[in-house]
Amino acid sequence: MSQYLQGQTAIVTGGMRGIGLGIAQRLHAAGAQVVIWDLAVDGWDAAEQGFEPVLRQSVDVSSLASVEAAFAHVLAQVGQVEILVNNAGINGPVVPAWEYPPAAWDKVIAIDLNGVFYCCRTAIPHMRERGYGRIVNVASMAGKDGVQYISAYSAAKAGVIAFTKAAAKELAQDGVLLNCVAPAMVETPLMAEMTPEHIAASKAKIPMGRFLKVEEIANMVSWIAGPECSFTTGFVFDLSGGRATY
Ligand SMILES: NC(=O)c1ccc[n+]([C@@H]2O[C@H](COP(=O)([O-])OP(=O)(O)OC[C@H]3O[C@@H](n4cnc5c(N)ncnc54)[C@H](O)[C@@H]3O)[C@@H](O)[C@H]2O)c1
Ligand SMILES: CC(C)C1=CC=C(C(=O)O)[C@@H](O)[C@H]1O
Repeated sequence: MSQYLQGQTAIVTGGMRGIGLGIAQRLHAAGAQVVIWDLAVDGWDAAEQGFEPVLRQSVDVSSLASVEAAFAHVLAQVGQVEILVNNAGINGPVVPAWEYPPAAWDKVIAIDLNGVFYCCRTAIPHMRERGYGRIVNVASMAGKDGVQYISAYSAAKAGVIAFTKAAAKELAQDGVLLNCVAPAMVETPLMAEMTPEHIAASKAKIPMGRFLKVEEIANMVSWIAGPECSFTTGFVFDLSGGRATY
């Protein structure tokens, strides 16, 4: 595989499993040294995962202090960061909006939206200083469509999309590009948190008639995170199998 990310450092949040792990593997295959941030980072099996991250750090993206401390450690150990993939996320309860428990709402927003803001807020000054950066935020088709019974998740992902567009404009002349991806459903532990009825309904909305694969997201993210993505910022790259209409 072409080593177009050789010499670059990529932080992937939520990189211990699922989509984040797939993205981390793909960025590594393209030559990047990868830093994994996740709540728990024990039990990494380099033989199984196919590579050894340059760092694995226990980070809670919903805590600004945790993110800032982890980023300072990355700079001290590795020196520079070119790529940030904000992938960590949770679903939360599957309930009607008017019954949504406020504490659960706050937690979903804290991780899925505030977490993206905290990581961007922390990494952007470093990237601006160096005149180069690629930030990829993992949103969801739920953030474009609004999906019933996951209103906090839908709202958080819509917020990620709007935040990406706003910050991208602010950074457009600084060499720091921010984009997001809006995937449809992928078979990961997160999907298993949905009800079988919702999973079936979501699949039925996809004209290609199948779920998205982790490798398909990882391939797209690795291009957006690379130098060939040079004139696109503030964009939402859909991975919807034909579902997206805007
Ligand atoms: N699976 C899907 O169908 C799907 C579709 C569209 C978008 N997404 C998005 O993709 C991303 C990854 O989803 P996934 O399906 O791989 O989920 P997953 O549950 O398999 O993995 C999520 C990872 O994020 C980590 N994480 C959770 N809270 C965290 C926190 N506070 N700080 C740091 N790490 C934290 C988890 O420990 C886990 O390793 C999420 O943002 C999700 O919303 C998923
Ligand atoms: C919660 C998560 C697995 C999820 C819910 C709904 C989706 C959809 O496309 O309707 C998915 O994209 C996914 O983010």
